[in-house]
Amino acid sequence: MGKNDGVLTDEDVSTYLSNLGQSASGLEFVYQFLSVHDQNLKDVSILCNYIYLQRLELPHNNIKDLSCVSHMPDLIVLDASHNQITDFFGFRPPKNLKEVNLSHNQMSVMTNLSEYSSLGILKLDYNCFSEINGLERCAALTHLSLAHNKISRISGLDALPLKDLCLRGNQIEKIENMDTLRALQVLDLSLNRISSLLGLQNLCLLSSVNLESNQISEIKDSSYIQELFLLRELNLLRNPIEGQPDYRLAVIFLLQHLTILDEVNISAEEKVSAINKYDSPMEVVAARDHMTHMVYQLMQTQVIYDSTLPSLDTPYPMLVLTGPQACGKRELAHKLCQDLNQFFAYGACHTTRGPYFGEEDGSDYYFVTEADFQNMIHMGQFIQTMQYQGHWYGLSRAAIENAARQGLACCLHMELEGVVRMKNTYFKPRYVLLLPTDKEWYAGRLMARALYTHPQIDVAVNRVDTYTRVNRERPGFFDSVIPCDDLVEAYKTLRKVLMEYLGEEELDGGHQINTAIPDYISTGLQRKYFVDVALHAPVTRLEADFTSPIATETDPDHVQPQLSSQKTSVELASIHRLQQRVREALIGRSPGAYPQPLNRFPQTAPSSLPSGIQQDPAFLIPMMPRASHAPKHDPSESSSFDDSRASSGLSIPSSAGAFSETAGPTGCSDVELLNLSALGNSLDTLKDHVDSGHTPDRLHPGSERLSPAASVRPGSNAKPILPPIPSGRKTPGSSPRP
Ligand SMILES: Nc1ncnc2c1ncn2[C@@H]1O[C@H](COP(=O)(O)OP(=O)(O)OP(=O)(O)O)[C@@H](O)[C@H]1O
Repeated sequence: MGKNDGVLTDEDVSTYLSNLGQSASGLEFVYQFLSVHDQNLKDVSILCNYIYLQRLELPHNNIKDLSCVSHMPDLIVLDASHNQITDFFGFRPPKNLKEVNLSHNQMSVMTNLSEYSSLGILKLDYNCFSEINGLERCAALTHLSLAHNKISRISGLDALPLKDLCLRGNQIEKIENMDTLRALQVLDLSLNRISSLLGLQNLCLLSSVNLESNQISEIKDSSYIQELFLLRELNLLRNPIEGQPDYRLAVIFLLQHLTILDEVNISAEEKVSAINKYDSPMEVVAARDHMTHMVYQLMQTQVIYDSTLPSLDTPYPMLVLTGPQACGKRELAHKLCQDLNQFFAYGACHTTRGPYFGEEDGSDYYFVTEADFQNMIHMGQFIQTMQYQGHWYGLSRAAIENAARQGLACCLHMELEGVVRMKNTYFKPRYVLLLPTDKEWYAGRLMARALYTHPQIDVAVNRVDTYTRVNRERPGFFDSVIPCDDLVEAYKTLRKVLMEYLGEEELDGGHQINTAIPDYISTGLQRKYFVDVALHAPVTRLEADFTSPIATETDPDHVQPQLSSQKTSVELASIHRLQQRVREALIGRSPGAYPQPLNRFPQTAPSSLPSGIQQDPAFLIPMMPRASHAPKHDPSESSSFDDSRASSGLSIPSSAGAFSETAGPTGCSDVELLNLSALGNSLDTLKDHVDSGHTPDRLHPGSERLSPAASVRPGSNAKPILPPIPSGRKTPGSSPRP
């Protein structure tokens, strides 16, 4: 044994040989492995005779010379770590040498390894290398470790098929010359002097990066590795970046595919918090906004407002026009409030932006300073607020009260985020989306205003897609969608939609309002059903393509099979409810069996509601309910009413619109109407009763028509009169500043 003199002898070798097997040529049986650890060996020249060795392990000795390896052509694995070798690869290359560990030696210069074509794993940690070279032709090298050397620059690795590279504990200041390492998956650059992640951006297969104990200080540096979608593990421990506020959440947000950061698993809660903090979904921001205003409101003296719910099922009526900036919603809101001033008053929001040329305080907005705006928040004066393009916008309760006090519905315009916030409140407005379908036209319109910068225009134009997406993905979010490329057409459509919401019929070119209620009983439900189907059936298609014309007629042949199809339990329940209502009406118990549903206005279907609930008429709340003694419709006009509804295919009901309009003049959902139609003879019998005037609700044609001024106050079925506005739309000065 060479314990004393450090010389390896045949006797020692015979002790440490193992793995008897076939030689590489397959002609002999030989011992393939030799492993001699910790024996203070200095001289292993005896191994020149062991030419069949395939694996040689001589770690933790004092070996300086490894030339014996030149005689082992079949050697595959060599471990000579923890020795005193100074000569880099001082042996002739065994042609199948795949794995070499020469760590913890005293080598300082790397020489050309191009003849080691099979070399796959090379470990050279704890040596004295100051430069990487000689590896250019190592076409099989997948793992290279040069930890704890004196390397100050990454070089000499071009196009190597490396998957795992360790350069830990060197003097590297910059990540460079790595662009061609396209196969790299694991990179250890810890304990260096690196100050930026720049240089990693092209290493698409990276899954783990260790940069512990470097000089990285900027969170924004994470953006360099943001596109590395396979990156799961990142270690930035002991970098100055750790001191940045919310460092961990910020990095988790920027690198959302990470699963381990700084050796700690990233929890789902952390991911959600990060997203909520840095890119809050609209709902989260809306919830926060709502919470803020609720809390501040509750801190004030509680009073009853005109806009407080008149009753549980009759919310104060409001109309919200939404759409991207400058799509025309403000103009349309003003026009509407002038045109239908017996119904609507414009609700001016507060804003911190300065007035544009011609804008008057109180007319379009109340222009306030940032400090005043914040003060209003703290005084609990806002229903909702939002920041848009650096300015605050807020809807004050007083703005709504202004309209409510006059007995008018409040007409507002706001961005999508504002709508999400409104949906958290107990107000139940109708939401009409005004959507530019031609982006070029829309961009031109923005530019023509000469008010916006190019980035602002880009933001606004891009938001068209957001609106379209929300309308497509969240059925029921908007009650109606109206293309607004042509504002004149858009207004006509909007007016029609509103007439439907109001349950009003337009006469005389849309300038008079006929408040008479059509009598669907005498005109026949079947026909109404077809019209309803025509209006609502294409909803799914419309959501995808809102520019397409809507069919206003539905082929009865197509509908009929649906009528006779098997009923579900929901449909049966619906039939039962309808029968019940009709019976009650006939015996005079329920005055609302006909007029009540007629006056029902579809409720904005909150997207969170299950569709079953949305469809159930029991959940539909009127926007502008009438008094139970509201006028009845002249039967002779029913067909024009139907036609008007049918032609309102110009407007594009969103899914909620579908539901809402589905709850048509009879207050029935499509399902109910369908079922009702399917009732066949029994229904006809009931209808005959009604036609013959047996219902207590039936009034004589002509005797019921009211003037607009005599229509019902919106939001209340207790107050029958909607007070007229003497001088048209209110001027800014005429109402107190909220
Ligand atoms: N309280 C609010 N909540 C949410 N959005 C609001 C609110 N008030 C106004 N907005 C919206 O903020 C956006 C910016 O309004 P602003 O009036 O400054 O822009 P504009 O260029 O005049 O566009 P527009 O003609 O659409 O009003 C508009 O889309 C407007 O509808």
